[in-house]
Amino acid sequence: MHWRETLPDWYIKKYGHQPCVNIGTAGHVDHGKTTLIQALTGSWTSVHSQELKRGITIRVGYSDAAFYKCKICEDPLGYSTTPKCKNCGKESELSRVVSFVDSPGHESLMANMLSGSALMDGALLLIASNEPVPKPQTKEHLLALQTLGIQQIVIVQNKVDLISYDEAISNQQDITKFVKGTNAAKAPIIPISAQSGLNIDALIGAIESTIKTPERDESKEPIMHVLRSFDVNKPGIKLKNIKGGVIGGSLTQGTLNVGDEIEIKPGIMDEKKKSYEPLLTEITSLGTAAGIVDYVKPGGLVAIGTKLDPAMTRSDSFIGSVIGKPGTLPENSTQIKLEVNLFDSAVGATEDTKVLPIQVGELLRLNIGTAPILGKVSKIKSNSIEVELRRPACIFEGGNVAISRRITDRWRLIGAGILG
Ligand SMILES: Nc1nc2c(ncn2[C@@H]2O[C@H](COP(=O)(O)OP(=O)(O)OP(=O)(O)O)[C@@H](O)[C@H]2O)c(=O)[nH]1
Ligand SMILES: [Mg+2]
Ligand SMILES: [Mg+2]
Ligand SMILES: [Zn+2]
Repeated sequence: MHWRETLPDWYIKKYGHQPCVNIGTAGHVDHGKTTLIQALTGSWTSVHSQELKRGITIRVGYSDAAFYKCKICEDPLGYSTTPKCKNCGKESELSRVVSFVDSPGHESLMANMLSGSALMDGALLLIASNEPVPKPQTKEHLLALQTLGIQQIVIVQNKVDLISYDEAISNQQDITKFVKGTNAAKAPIIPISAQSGLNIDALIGAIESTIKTPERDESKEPIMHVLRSFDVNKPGIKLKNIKGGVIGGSLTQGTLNVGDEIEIKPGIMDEKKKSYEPLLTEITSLGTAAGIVDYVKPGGLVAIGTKLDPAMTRSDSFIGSVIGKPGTLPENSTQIKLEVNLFDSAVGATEDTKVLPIQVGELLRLNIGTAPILGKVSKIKSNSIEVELRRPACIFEGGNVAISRRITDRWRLIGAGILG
C-alpha cells in the first residue's frame, strides 16, 4: 500500500499529500547511502546508465517514505515504514512522511552534493564501520552540512554485519572522537546494516526524535529551488501530444497551484541583449510523490509542468534556478557580497591542505542555493569579499553559500559565506 492511502486527516490538513521534511544523506563514496535509502523507501535512486555502470551515485537522487509508530510497543521497536507494526503485528499510526535527498559520495561530485544540501532540513551522515574513521568525504560532507547550516544530524554507523561486536564499539569511539567539536557532536550514532535491514527501527526512532519538521510559512509568496529539469516526451512523439518542459525542486515557503503564472530566474541567455532574461510561464500540472495534485506546498520534491519548450528544460538545464510569482523574486545579480568564514584546512583529499587567504582576482566556485556558479573575487575587506559571478543568480540576503577553490586538480570546500 502506498503511503498516500494511509494519510490521516490531521496530516493532510497540515501538509497536504506531501512529505513534510527533507532529509539528506552525506558520507564517503560507497558507505551505503543509496542502499539505506532503498531500505527505507523501497526504491533505488541511482537509476541512470552511468550510475548503474559505475556503481556510484552521480546525480542527487530522491525518494520518500512514511514512518509509522506502534501505539503499544516500546521505543524504538514500534517504528517502521509500514502501517502494520513489525514487532507485534497491530496497526500503527502515521508519524510523518519524509522525503530523502540522496547525495553522491564521490569526491568529484561535491558540487552535486552541495546543490542537494541546499534543500535539506536535516541529514544522515553515513559512516561505514569496516573502514578507518574518517574518510575524506566523511569529513568534507560534514563540513558541507555545517557550512549550509544543517544542524540536525543522525550518524549512521553502517555495515555492522561485516564486523564483530568489539570492532563496532571501537569504531563507535572513533566516530565520537571525530565529530567532537563539530555540528554532529551531539548527534546520536545508530549502528545498522542497510543491506540486511538490521536496526532500521532504531534509526527511524532516532530520526523522529532528532530531525524536527520545519515550520514553513504558506502565507508568504512561494519560492522554489530547482534541482532537476526534464523533457518528459519520448522520441518520435506526435506534435499534438507533446508536453511542455518539466521542472523539479522543493519549495521553502508558500504554495503553488495549477494555472499560476510563474517567473523563473535567472532565466535564459538572450543572445541579442547579451544578458540573462527571466522566463515567464504557466503551471499546467503539478506532481508530488503521491501523484498528480492541484497545489503544492513546501516538503519533498515536486515537479511542475509548464508551457515552456521541452527542449529548454532537457537534462537538468534549469538546476540552480529559482521559481516564484512574477515580480516577487529578488533581482538577478552578478555582483555579490559575502561575509566569509574560511576553514583552517581543506579536507576532501587524502591529505588535508591549509586554506590560504582568498586573493583578489582568484576564481572561486560558489554554491548559492542549488546553483553552483563560478565567480572572480573583485574586492576584499577583512572578512567581507565581493565576487563577480560568471552568470547571474537570484540572491536572497542572509543565505548560506558554500565556497570552493581549485586545489591541485579538484574543487575543494574551503569555507562558508553569508550573502550580504
Ligand atoms: N555488507 C554490507 N554492504 C553494504 C551495506 N550497505 C551498503 N553496502 C554495499 O556497499 C556498496 C555501496 O553501497 P551504496 O549504497 O551504493 O553506497 P553509496 O554511499 O550510495 O555510494 P555513492 O553514492 O557512490 O557515494 C554496495 O555494494 C552495497 O551493497 C551494509 O550494511 N552491509
Ligand atoms: Mg549512492
Ligand atoms: Mg557505490
Ligand atoms: Zn507493535
